[in-house]
Amino acid sequence: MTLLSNVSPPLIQEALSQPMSILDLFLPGFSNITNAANWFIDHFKSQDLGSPLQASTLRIKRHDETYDMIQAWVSNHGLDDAARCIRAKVNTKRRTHDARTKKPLQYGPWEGAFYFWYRRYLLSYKTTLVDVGFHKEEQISITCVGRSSQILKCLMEDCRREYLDGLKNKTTIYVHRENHWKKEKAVDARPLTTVILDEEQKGQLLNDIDKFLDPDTKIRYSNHSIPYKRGYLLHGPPGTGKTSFSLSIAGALDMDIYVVSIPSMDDEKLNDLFGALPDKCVVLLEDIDAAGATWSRGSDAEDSDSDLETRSPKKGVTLSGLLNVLDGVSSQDDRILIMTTNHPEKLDDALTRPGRVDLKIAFQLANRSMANKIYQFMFRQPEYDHGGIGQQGKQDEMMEELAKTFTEKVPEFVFSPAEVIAYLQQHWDSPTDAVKHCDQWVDDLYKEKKVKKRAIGKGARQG
Ligand SMILES: Nc1ncnc2c1ncn2[C@@H]1O[C@H](COP(=O)(O)OP(=O)(O)OP(=O)(O)O)[C@@H](O)[C@H]1O
Repeated sequence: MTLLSNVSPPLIQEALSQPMSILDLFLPGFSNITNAANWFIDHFKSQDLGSPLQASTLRIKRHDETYDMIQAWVSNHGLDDAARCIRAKVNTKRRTHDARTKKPLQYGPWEGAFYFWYRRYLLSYKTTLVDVGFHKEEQISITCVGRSSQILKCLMEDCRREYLDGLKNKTTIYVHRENHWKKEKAVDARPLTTVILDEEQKGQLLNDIDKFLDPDTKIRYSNHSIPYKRGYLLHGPPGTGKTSFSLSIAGALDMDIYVVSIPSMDDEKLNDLFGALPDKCVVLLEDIDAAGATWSRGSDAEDSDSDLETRSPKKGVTLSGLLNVLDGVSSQDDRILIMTTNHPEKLDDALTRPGRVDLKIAFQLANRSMANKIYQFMFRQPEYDHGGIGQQGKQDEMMEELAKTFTEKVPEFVFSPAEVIAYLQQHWDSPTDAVKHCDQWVDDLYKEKKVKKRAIGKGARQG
C-alpha cells in the first residue's frame, strides 16, 4: 500500500490504460479487483491532477438490441457477481436445463458500477437512470481509460458474436410497446414442413420469396428504381396457420420478425415503429381489417388521403396512415411484409394493389388431405423411435390406415387445423383412440359451432 501512494498520477493513468501492467504488481495488496480499481479511482480524485482522467465511454440505451447483447455477456461471464447492486427478475425467456424449475431467477447489474477485466484491460460498467421525457430509462456505460475506444468496440463485437451464436436456428420475435420495438422472445425456428397447407399454394409463396431474395432480382429492382420489398396477404379463418406460416418464413430466411397488431395501433405509433425497423426483416401486420383500413375509398378514386383521415370515426390506424408507412420513406428496403386478416372482403383495394400486396394466399379450413397430413404429423414417430428395421414399414402402414379412417370421419372445410390439432393432442398417447372418439368430437364441435352461430345471429339482429 505504501508503494501505491508513491506512484505518481501520470503513471497511474498510464497503468490503467495498459493491459494489466502496473496493476498486476499491486493487485496482491488488495482483496479483489474492485477494491484495487476503487483505490486507483479515489487516488485520482484526491490527487487533483489538473487535467481530468482521460477515458473513453460506450453508452448503450435500454431499447437497443446492444443492451440485450451486453447484458447477456455480463451474465454469461458471471460478471453480475461483481456488481454491488444487482436486480433479480423471473427469467421468462431463457431456457433452463431443468424445465421443471418454477419461476427461475435471473440476476443482472442494477444502478451502480463495477469493474472488470476484459482482455487484460480494466473496464468499468455503470448503469444509470436517465430522464427520457416523462419517465426514466436505464442506460449502460462502459468506460476504459485512455483516448482510444478500440477495446470497447472489441468488447461489443464479442458481445454481438456470442449473442448471435445463442440465436442460431432461432427466430427472434419483436413486438411493440407503445412506439418502440421490444424483443419478446427467441423461439426455435419452425420448419416450413410443420405448417400444413395446400401444397400448391405453399410452393407458390416459397418460390416467390426465393425469387425475390435472388441477388439478381435485387439488382433488377435497383436498375428499375423499384423499392426492394415484397408484400404478401395471408387470409383465412382463425386457426388456419397464418401466423405460424409467417414465423416459419422468418425462420427459413434467418430473419427476425417484427409483429404489429393493427387493432392496438394508431398512425403515429405505426409510423414510429416503421421508422425503427432494421433492414432485412419480416414485418407481420396482423388483423389489418381491424382498423381504418376497413373503410373503403369506394368507387371514387379521386378521394384524397385527407378525406380518408377525416372519415375515420375513431382513433386507430387510418387507411391513409397505413398506406403512408407501407410506401413512405420509413418503409425500409430489403424487407418482407406479411399482412394477415380473417376478412379479406373488407379490405380496401388500395391496400391490396400490386406493389403493396404481391401475392395473396388463402388459408383454409381443413380438407381431407390436410386432415390426413395433420394426423400423420401428430402421430408419426421420430426416425429413431421405430424399434428396428422391419418395424418401420409396419408402423407406417398402420399409421396410413388410421390416418385414412380418421380423414373419412372429419367433414371437409368445417374445422380449422388448430381445432383438429387440439383434438388430436388430447389423444397423443393413443392414435387409435383418436380415431375411435373422432365421431363424438365431430358431433360435439358441430353443435358448439351451431350454438355460437345462432348467438352471433341473434346479437346482430338485436344490434
Ligand atoms: N395449417 C396449419 N398447420 C399446422 N399447424 C397449424 C395450422 N393452422 C393452425 N395451426 C396451429 O394452430 C395454432 C394457431 O395457429 P395460427 O395462430 O398460426 O393461426 P392463424 O391463422 O394465424 O389464426 P388467427 O387468424 O386467429 O390469428 C398454432 O399453434 C398452430 O401451430
